[in-house]
Amino acid sequence: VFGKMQNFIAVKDATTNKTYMHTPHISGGTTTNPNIVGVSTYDARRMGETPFILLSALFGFTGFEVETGNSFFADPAAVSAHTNSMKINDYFQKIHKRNSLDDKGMRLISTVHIGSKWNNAAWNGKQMLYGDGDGIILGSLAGGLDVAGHEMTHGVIENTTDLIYQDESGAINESLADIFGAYGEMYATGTVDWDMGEDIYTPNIPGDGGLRSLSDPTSVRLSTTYLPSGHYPDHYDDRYLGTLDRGGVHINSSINNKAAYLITDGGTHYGVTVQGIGRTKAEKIFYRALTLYLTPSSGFKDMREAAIQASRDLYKDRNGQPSPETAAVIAAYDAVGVP
Ligand SMILES: CCC(=O)Oc1c(C)cccc1C(=O)O
Ligand SMILES: [Ca+2]
Ligand SMILES: [Zn+2]
Repeated sequence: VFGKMQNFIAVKDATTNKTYMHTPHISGGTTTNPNIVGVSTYDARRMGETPFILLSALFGFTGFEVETGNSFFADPAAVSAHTNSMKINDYFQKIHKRNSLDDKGMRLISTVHIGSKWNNAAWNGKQMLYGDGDGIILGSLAGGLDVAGHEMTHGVIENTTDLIYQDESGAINESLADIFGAYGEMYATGTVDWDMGEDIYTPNIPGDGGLRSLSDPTSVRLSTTYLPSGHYPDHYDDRYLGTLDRGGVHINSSINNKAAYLITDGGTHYGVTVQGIGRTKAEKIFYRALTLYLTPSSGFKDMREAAIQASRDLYKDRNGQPSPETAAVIAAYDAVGVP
């Protein structure tokens, strides 16, 4: 053990003789059989994202060894990535009884300082990756708890329905990553927050929201990454039908995000009123829909049907009438124009 801060330890892995930041995190499970999920964080030392992703895919490369002594622990990006992955893991363990991203207790691996001014975070099929941001549009992305939730949900999706990352199924993939990123953050912080990435978005401009808004998608301009102009859509009739962004996966996700917001908090949208049912019910409906009813090619209509079926399973109809929970799901998808 090279150093100890809070419950972080840097360990020398006897087999690989590598040192990295590792925590045997006890989370969920039962008193007699706690789930111990390994959490490990590495430093890419600004290696480019392309070579990193290639080396990761070819050789399982995870980054460079952690600095021994205290310098590593002083690295806010590393500490944030590490603690955020534990918090989101706790959310899936406690709320959804899921033992890590694969439900088999897989190690949670993060690598920070990927690339140079990289305004991205990603799930590369094996682990979470975080850029440092350019300091203007984005700050260090590891600083966003909802960002970690988003990336880790990509891991959950890949280990469950594995929604095809293109067009409508890709938008549902992206939306569920935002939805569970938001739910996970709200669970961990205990505060209501429907913005994505607000903690890392435009670090020099306080209070200007995040990359996306689930409560009011159209309040956020589409960044130049996707379209030169316009706002995120909040109705199916306004969906993006072009080829940018793999068919708008980060654009049309906002339509389903709005539905999730309405189901949770309620509201009137394009004249349709939804009675919210709260996060603790809404998150169960979406998790059941994801793990039981969606398929890799599921689009918006399938998402609507999956959420209604999941709700019917959890909150039974009464004398032929939908429960308030199912009524909220139906009204929310009507409100965003998903038939
Ligand atoms: C909220 C997390 C997020 O959106 O991460 C991405 C960023 C910042 C850029 C490009 C792709 C992603 C992603 O994970 O989809
Ligand atoms: Ca947030
Ligand atoms: Zn994503």
